[in-house]
Amino acid sequence: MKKFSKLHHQIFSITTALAFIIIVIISVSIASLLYTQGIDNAESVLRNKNRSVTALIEGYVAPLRKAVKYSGSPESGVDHTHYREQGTKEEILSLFEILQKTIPNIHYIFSGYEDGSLLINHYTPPADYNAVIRPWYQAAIESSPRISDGVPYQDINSKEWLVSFGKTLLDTNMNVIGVISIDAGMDAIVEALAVKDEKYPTIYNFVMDTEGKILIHPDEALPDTVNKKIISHIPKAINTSGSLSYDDEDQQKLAHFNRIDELGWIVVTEVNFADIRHPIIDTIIATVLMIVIGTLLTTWLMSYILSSHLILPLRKLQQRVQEITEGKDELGKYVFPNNEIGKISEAIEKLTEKALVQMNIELKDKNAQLSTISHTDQLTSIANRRKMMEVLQTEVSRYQSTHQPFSVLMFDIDHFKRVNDSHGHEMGDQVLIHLAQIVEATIRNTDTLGRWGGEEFVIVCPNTDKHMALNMAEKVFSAIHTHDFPLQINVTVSLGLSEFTNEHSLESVLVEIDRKMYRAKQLGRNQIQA
Ligand SMILES: Nc1nc2c(ncn2[C@@H]2O[C@H](COP(=O)(O)OP(=O)(O)OP(=O)(O)O)[C@@H](O)[C@H]2O)c(=O)[nH]1
Repeated sequence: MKKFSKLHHQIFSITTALAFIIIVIISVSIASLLYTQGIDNAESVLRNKNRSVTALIEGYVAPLRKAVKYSGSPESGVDHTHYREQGTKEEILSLFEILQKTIPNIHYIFSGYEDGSLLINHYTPPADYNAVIRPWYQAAIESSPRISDGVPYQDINSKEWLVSFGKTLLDTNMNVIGVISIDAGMDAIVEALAVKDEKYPTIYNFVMDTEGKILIHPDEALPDTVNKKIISHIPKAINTSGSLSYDDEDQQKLAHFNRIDELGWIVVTEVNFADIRHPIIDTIIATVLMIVIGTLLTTWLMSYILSSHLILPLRKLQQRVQEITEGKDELGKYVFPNNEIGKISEAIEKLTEKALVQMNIELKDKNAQLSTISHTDQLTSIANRRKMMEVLQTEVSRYQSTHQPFSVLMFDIDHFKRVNDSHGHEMGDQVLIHLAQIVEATIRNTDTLGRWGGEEFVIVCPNTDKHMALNMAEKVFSAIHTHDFPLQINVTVSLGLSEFTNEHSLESVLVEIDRKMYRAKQLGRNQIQA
C-alpha cells in the first residue's frame, strides 16, 4: 500500500514539476508578449493623440495664416504701398473687418508700417505708439518673406493667451513697408491640449518651439521655460514625427512628437512610463495567475486520472497476489483490466499458482523426508525407538479392538563392549548394521524390526502368539549364528519375548520383556527367555 502511495506521490511530483516548467515557459513568453504589446499600445495611444492634437492645431491655424497671406497680397485688392492715403486706410480697415467676421477665431487683425503707424479697427493707439518696435513686427521682419512662427503672448488687459502670426508687406522693389498681423485666442488649442486620457491619466500634450522653449503647456508655470532634455532627442529634419523615451527628473517618459515647421512648433504628447507600466504589470500578473491556476488544476487532474488508472489496478493486483500467497481458500472477485496491467496480473497469478504448486510438492517431499528421518535409525536404516513406540501403540490399539494376538521380542548383543574395545567403534557399527540386515531378512513383511537404543533391538510381530514368537526368536538366533560377521567376530544375543495379553499395558509389557532379557543375560547369555 505504501509503495503505491509512493507511486502516486511520484506521479504527482513529476506532473507538478512538469506543470511548473510549462508555467515558467508560458508565463515568460506571455509576459514578454504582453509587455511589448502594452508598450506598443501606449505608443499608439500617444501617436493618435498627438496626431489629433496636431491636426487640430493645423486646422485651427491654417485659415489664420491664409488670412495673413491673403490680406498682404495683391489678390486682396488692397495696395499697402499707399497706406498713408485715407482711401487706402479705409480699404484696409474694411478688409480687416470682413476677415474678422469670416474667421471668428481672429481676435485682432492689424497692420503696422515703417513710419510706426498702426491700422486697426475699434482701437486708437496712444500718441507715442510705434508699431516698428513691437514684438510681432520684429518677429515678422525676422521671418520675412515667410509668415512668422506662431508667437504666443498674454494680452495685457484681458490676460488671455493669444498667438500672433505676422508677415512683412513689401513694395515692388521688395522693400519692407510694414507688417500685417493676426492675433488669435489660444483657448481652443489649450483646451485640446488639456484633454485627459482615461487609461493613462498622466498623458498630457504641450507645444514647444524648435529650440525646446515651451509655448503652450497645461501647467501654466511652464511656458517660456526650455525643455532641453526632450529637444535633444528630437531629430532636426523638418516635418518629422516619431516616438522617443527620455528621463526627466527621475521620471522615465515615453513621448510622441510632431514637428509643424511652418509654425516652428513641435507638438509633444508624453506620459510617465510608470503610468503605462502599471496596467501592463497588472495584466501580466492576472494572466500569469490564470496560467498558474489553470495549468496546476489541469496537471493535478491529469495526475489524479493517471494515478487512478494505474494505481487502482495495481492495488487490486497486490491484494490478489497477497491472497494467493497467504493461501486463502476463497479468493476475492478480480476482473483483469483490459490492458498491460491486466496481462501482467494474469502472468503473475499464473506464476504464483505454479510456484505454489511446486512449493507444495517440495514441502510434501521434505515432510516425507523429515518423517523418514525422524522414524529411522541413522546407522542401521531400520525403525528407531520413536517409530517402534508408534508401532507398539498401534498394535496395542488393534489388540484392544480386535483381540488379535501380537508379540514383542527384544534382544541385546552379548558383550558388545568387547567388540568395540578389541576391534574399534567403527567395526562395532558394522556389526550393528550386519545384525539389523540379517534380522530384517529373517522376519516377515508384517513384522517390524527397530533399534531400541545402543545394541538393543525390538521386533513387533502382529498376529503372533507366544508360540509363533518363540519360533521367530529361534529363526533369528539361527540366522545370527550362521552369519559371517566381519573379522569372524562371534556375535550372540540375549532375547526376551512376551505375547501381549489383557493384563498388559504397553509400559508393563515392555518392562516384562526387559526383565526377561536381563534374566537371559544372567543365565549366561545367548539364550531366549519367553
Ligand atoms: N560401535 C557401537 N557401539 C555402541 C553403539 N551403541 C552402544 N554401543 C556400545 O555397546 C556397549 C554396551 O556395553 P554394555 O552395556 O556394558 O554391555 P555389553 O558389553 O554388551 O555386555 P552385556 O550386555 O552385559 O552382554 C558399550 O560399549 C557402548 O559403547 C553403537 O551405536 N555403535
